[in-house]
Amino acid sequence: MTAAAAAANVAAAAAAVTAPTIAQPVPFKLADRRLNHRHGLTIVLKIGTSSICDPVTHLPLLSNLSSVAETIVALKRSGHRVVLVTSGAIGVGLRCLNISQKPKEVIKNQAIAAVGQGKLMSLYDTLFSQFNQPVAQILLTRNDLADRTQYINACNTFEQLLEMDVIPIVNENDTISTAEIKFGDNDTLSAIAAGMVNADYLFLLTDVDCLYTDNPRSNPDAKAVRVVEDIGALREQIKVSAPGTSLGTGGMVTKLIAAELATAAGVTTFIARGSTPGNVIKIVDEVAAPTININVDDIGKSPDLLYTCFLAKRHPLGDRKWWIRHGIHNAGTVVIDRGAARALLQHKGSLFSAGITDVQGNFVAQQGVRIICTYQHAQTSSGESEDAGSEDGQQQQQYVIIGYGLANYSSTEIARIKGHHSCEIADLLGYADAECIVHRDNLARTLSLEEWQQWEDKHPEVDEDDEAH
Ligand SMILES: N[C@@H](CCC(=O)OP(=O)(O)O)C(=O)O
Repeated sequence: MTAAAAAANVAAAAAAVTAPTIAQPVPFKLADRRLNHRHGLTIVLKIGTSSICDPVTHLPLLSNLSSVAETIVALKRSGHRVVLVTSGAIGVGLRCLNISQKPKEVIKNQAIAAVGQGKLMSLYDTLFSQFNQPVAQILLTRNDLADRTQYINACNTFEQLLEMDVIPIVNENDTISTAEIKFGDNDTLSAIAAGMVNADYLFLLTDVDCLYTDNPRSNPDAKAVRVVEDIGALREQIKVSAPGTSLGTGGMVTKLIAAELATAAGVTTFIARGSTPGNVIKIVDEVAAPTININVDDIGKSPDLLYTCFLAKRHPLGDRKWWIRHGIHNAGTVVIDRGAARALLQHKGSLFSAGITDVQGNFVAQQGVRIICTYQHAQTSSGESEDAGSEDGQQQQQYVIIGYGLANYSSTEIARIKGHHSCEIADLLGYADAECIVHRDNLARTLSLEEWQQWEDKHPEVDEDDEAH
């Protein structure tokens, strides 16, 4: 589904619903791997441009940045490990260069970020050095993480820095990031960083207290959402606002995506106000103390302390599958038939060439691909499709995403062997590097078998020959 169609669906759903489903009060236990570490909690804090720079003058919000530093130092003194994901390179760069508005051209923003990033780090270094707290700069692009070895190297560097009591300060490497290799926004980057450090908590600090059922600036009846268990269900029920300032790239849409990503990795995620960073300490106390087992009853106990808590998934994706699903850039799409989709989800096996009907995009072996199943879909009266996505230029052609994986063959090779049995690959290509197109160990499924069955019931197969007559 396109972003515009998604937004339209969310807005339509909001009209019919007054308040979101609040999670059932079931005591929640963090994943075991987190219980075993000998430290306190591992906490990732993401701070957006609106908490760093004045949106008009671009002057740094020094008192706020000082509070962030104080908060992080206090968390560390309580035994927690902290990673800071910060935006602000462009905002600070604009001020240094005396440019009044963020330019539209990517190349100019890359140059401005190159100026601002150094200044931003110097600012953090000055603040943290008041507490004798060493900091480290980590600049990432999606490309850096696409290679498994580099991804693991980056994870190890994070781990080593945390072991050395250093605060890693992370931003996207804007200077070399172009559209294809961008995380896009620092909300997503912070969720990926949280997955990389096996964080317990991710805090997305922003310019509102929490997630609301509607935009609180325009709708006084908007209600605070305190606990979220199912982000998909929540999306159907509330109206999510677009970016709020001229410098930020995020807004609530990207916060929900980040929360989805982080909770899938087992990270409990919070939205809280960035202008009162000290609240992070209160929230950690309210939620985590005296143990790290979250009890939903503890959330929202203090009525004055507003925040939204997204509960981590009870069965998070394993590290490798999570990396395949979220860490790597998808260079292309492999279209499979329903039989292959069913087999992938039922038997949890590998993807073979026989079930492939089409390949889209240009990729080489070992790049990431999206695996989809396409279908004909009757349009609703408004012309919107009900779910999944639609292929460009073909309004009726819809797709459902089955999973993500690393391809064993290039797009050109797959185009030649699609629909053929594995034993024919050597004849067709002159060699056979692998029996399957995506090995089961390199495949992260996005649907369960039950979800697939429900989807099939809703979308019975259309006989295209019958349709044509
Ligand atoms: N990497 C960019 C930040 C991009 C971004 O996501 O900004 P924001 O929506 O304010 O978190 C910068 O440092 O200016």
